[in-house]
Amino acid sequence: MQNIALFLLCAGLLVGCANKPALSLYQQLDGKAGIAKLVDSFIYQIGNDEQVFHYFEHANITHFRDGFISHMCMLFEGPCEYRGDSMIAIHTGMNISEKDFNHVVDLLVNAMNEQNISYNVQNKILSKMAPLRGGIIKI
Ligand code: HEM
Repeated sequence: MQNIALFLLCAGLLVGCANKPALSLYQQLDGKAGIAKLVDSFIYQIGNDEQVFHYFEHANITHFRDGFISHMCMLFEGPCEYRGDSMIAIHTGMNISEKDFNHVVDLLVNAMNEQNISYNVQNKILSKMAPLRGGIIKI
């Protein structure tokens, strides 16, 4: 009888674990606070970069920060609604080259390293952002 109870307990634990929902990328980043820290590092990287800083020279950084945080939060399945303009609308007229786009991705990687984000999570972030590339460069 005791053995059966033990078996049922173990089976229950196994099923419980198997059904545990995977953490969203938002949760793996410690939610909005973690995203805000990442975006602050990213802004610092851009602010100290000679190659791409000129794009941001006249941007309102507080507005950019808020927009980038809520966009990331939405993209990573967090409880946020991004209310800014579309990626195409924002980046049209900037004529961002492929080289500069790749450079900004490198700056984001620097920021992720600075925030000690694991390579596994970094890869997930980059794969969520990569599909947006077509609506950002050369427009
Ligand atoms: C996947 C890559 C990128 C994403 C997801 C992205 C997303 C965004 C978002 C969410 C905003 C702020 C929207 C708002 O105002 O609410 C923004 C603004 C901006 N982005 Fe990007 N961006 C990307 C790549 C780039 C690159 C490569 C550059 C330049 C080299 C760039 C230049 C800018 C600038 C200058 C602004 C500020 C515009 C302004 O307020 O005047 N972005 N971007």
